Amino acid sequence: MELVDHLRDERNKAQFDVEAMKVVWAGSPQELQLCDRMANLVANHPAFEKLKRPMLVRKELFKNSLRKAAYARKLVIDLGLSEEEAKWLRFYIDEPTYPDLHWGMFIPAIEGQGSEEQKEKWLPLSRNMQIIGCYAQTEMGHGSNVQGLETTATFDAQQDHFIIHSPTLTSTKWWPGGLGKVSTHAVVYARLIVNGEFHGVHGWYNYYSFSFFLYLEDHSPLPGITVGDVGLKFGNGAYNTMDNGLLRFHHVRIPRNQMLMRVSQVSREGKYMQCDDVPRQLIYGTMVSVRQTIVAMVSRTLSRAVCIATRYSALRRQHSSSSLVVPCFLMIDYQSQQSRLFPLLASAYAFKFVGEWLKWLYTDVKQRLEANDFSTLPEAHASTAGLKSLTTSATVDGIEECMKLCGGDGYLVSSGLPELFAVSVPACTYEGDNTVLMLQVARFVVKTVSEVGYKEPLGTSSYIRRLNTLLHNNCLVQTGEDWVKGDRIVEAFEARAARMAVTCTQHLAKFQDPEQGFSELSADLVEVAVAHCQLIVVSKFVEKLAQDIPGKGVKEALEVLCYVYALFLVHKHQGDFLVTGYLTPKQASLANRQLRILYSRLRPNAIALVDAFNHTDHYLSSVVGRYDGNVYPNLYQAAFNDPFNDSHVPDGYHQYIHPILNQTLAKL
Ligand SMILES: CC(C)(COP(=O)(O)OP(=O)(O)OC[C@H]1O[C@@H](n2cnc3c(N)ncnc32)[C@H](O)[C@@H]1OP(=O)(O)O)[C@@H](O)C(=O)NCCC(=O)NCCSC(=O)/C=C/CCCCCCCCCCCCC(=O)O
Ligand SMILES: Cc1cc2nc3c(=O)[nH]c(=O)nc-3n(C[C@H](O)[C@H](O)[C@H](O)COP(=O)(O)OP(=O)(O)OC[C@H]3O[C@@H](n4cnc5c(N)ncnc54)[C@H](O)[C@@H]3O)c2cc1C
Repeated sequence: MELVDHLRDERNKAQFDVEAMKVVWAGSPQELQLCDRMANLVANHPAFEKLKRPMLVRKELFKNSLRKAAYARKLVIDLGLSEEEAKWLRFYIDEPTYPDLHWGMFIPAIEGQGSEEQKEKWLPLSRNMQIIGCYAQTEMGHGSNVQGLETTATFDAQQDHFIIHSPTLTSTKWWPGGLGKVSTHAVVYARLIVNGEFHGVHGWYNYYSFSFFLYLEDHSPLPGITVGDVGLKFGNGAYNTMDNGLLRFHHVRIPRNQMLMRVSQVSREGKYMQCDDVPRQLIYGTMVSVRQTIVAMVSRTLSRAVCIATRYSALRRQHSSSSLVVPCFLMIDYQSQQSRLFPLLASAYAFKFVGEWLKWLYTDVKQRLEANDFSTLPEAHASTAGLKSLTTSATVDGIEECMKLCGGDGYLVSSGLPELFAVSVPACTYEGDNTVLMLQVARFVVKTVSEVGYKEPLGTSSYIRRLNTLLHNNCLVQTGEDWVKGDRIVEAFEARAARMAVTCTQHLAKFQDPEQGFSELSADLVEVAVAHCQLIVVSKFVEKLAQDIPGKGVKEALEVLCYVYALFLVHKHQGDFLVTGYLTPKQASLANRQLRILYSRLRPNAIALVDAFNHTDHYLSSVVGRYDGNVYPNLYQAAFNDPFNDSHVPDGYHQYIHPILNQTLAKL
C-alpha cells in the first residue's frame, strides 16, 4: 500500500537542509547515527511496545517494566553494546525504571565519593549488575533540607561497625527510586556519630536485602530493615513503573569500611578525619552529576511535545474569522497559535545547546575533581542547579501548553501528551525542588556581586566584571532590525541580570541578619536567579551561532530560533527590562514587533525543524504527532483500541442505568 505523506506540502516549504540540521540537533554525525540506531532498535522490537501502558494496573505495569529492563539488559549483552549505546537504548525505551537510578545515581555516587579501594571493589559488581543499587537520601521529613536528615550512623569501635538507625518516623527514607522492590543495595545518607560527637551527613554503601544473593527466591529484607513502595503516583502509566521506596533501619550493623571514604574517614580506633583539601560539598556531587544529565535530556522531552503539537497544528484546519462555515485556516497559521508554539520550538533548541555546554562544563569539573582541584565546583553547582530548574520548569509548562495547543485531542492519552506531562512533572521536584535550586543560584550570584573588587568573577558570572558599564549604559536599539544582533541581545540580558542582582544585593545589605534578609527577599532572589540562568541559555545559543555550522540554510534557521527564544523572553519579562531602566517602552515594543516578524520567518520551516529532531513514531507514541500526518483515521481507530470499547454494554449498565430508564430506582 502506498504511504501518503499528509505533511508533504509542509515539508516542501523547508528552506534548509533537514539532514544537516539533524546532525546539529544530535551533536555530531556519530551521535546522530548512534541515537538513530538505538531508537530504531527499540521501535522495531515488540518487547518495547508501550501503547497499552496507560491501561495497565500498577502490578501489571511494574512487571511489564521489569520485563522491558531485562530485555534491554539482554540486548546490551547479546549485541555487545557500549555504555553509551546502552544509555541511549534505555532512553528510547522511554520508561522510568530502576536502571535509571542504578546507572544514573548509585554508580556515580560510588565513583564520586568512594575511596580507590572501595571503587575497585564495588564498581565492577555494579557495572555487571550483580548488584542493583539506588540513592537513598530523602527522608519523609527532609527533602530539600539535607542537613536536617535524621538517620544516624553511629560508630561502634568495639565491633568496628556502624549502626544505621532510623530514630523517628520522619527519618524514614522516602522516595528513592528503585528502592521499593528491586534494589539489592543503596547508598544511604545519614548523620555520622563518632564517640558521641556529630559530624554531619555522609554517605554509606549499604545492603538491605537478602537478594544480594541473586539466586535466592526470597526477596525479604535483612533483619532490622523495613522496606516498601511509597504508593501510587500521579498519572497511571507514567512514573508508576518506578518503585519509589520507603526504608527504615532498626540498629542495623554494617562494617566500618562501608562508609564512602573519599570525603572523610573514620579510623579503626574511632578517629574522624576530614580528607585534606576535599570540600565537604563533594558529598553532594552526585546531585551535580544528575542535574547535568537532566539538562542534557530535557530538551528531548520538550522537543517531543513540540513535535506533536507542531505536526497537528500543521494539519488541522479551523474556520477563518470571515467565514464560520468553510474551514480554511491551518491552526499553525493563527498568529496566536504561533506565539504560543514557536517559542517552545525555539526553547527546545536553546535547551539542547545549553545542555551541550553544561556537559562540557561538567566533564571539565569532573576531571578537576579527580585531580583534587575543587575551584570550579561552586560554578558547576550554580549552573547545574539553575539550569536544571529553569529547563525542567519551562519544559513541563511547555508540555501542558502543547496539550492545549492540540485542543481536545491533546487531552486524549493517545496524543502522547498527558503521559509525557505526568512523567516529566516530578522533574521540577526531584534532584532538588526548582525554587530551592534557584535560591542556591541567587546565593551564588549575590556572593559574586558582593565580592566585586577583590575576587574576579569567572565563567558564567564574568559579566559581573563589567558591572559599571552594565549598570549605566542603556540599550541602543532604535529599530526592530537592531534586535536581531547576537551581541546586542546578550548585552540586554547581561544588563537585566546585573541590575537585578545589584538591587537585590543592596536590599540584602540592609538586614542585620543576612539569613533573615535572604528569607524575606526570597521571591525577588528567585527572579534574580532566573535572569542569570536565562542569560546563560541565551548566550550559549549565540555562541553556538558563532561556530561553523554546515548545511544549506541551517545557520539562518537557527538564527531565527535564537532570536525568537531571546525576544520572547524580553517580551515575557519586559517588566524586568523596563523597571531596571535598561529598556524604554518603545524599545520593548520594537522587540515584540520584531518577534512577530520572526514568527513569519519561522513558519515555513516549522515542520522541517521538528523533523530534524529525528523522533521515531514509537518514541513519540502520539496519534496526532505521527510522521505521516495521517491523523484522523488513526485517531478513530485508537478510540476502538481502547478496551473500554470492547463492548457496547459496560459493566454496571444493567444494574445502574436500567433502573433509571425503567423508573425502578426504588429496587436499588
Ligand atoms: C543546597 C541545599 C539546598 C541546602 O543547602 P544548605 O543547607 O543551605 O547548605 P549546606 O548543605 O550547608 O551547603 C552550603 C554550601 O554548599 C554548597 N552546595 C550546596 N549544594 C551543593 C552541590 N550539590 N555541589 C556543590 N556545592 C554545593 C552551597 O553553594 C554552599 O556553598 P557556600 O558555603 O556558599 O560556599 C541542599 O541541601 C540541597 O541540595 N537540597 C536539595 C536536595 C536534593 O536535590 N535532593 C535530591 C535527592 S535525589 C533525587 O531526587 C533523585 C531523583 C531521581 C530522579 C531520576 C532522574 C533520572 C534521570 C537522569 C538519570 C538517567 C541516567 C541514565 C543513565 C543510564 O541509563 O545509563
Ligand atoms: C518522582 C520522584 C523521585 C524521587 N527520587 C528520589 C531518589 O531517587 N532519591 C532520593 O533521595 N530522593 C528522591 N526524591 C525526593 C526528592 O529529591 C525530594 O522530593 C525533593 O528534594 C524535594 O524535597 P521535598 O519533597 O521534601 O519537598 P520540600 O522540601 O518539603 O518542599 C516543599 C515546598 O517547600 C518549598 N521549600 C522547601 N524548602 C525551602 C526553602 N529553604 N526556601 C524556600 N522554599 C522552600 C519548596 O519550594 C516546595 O514548594 C524523589 C522525588 C520524586 C517526586
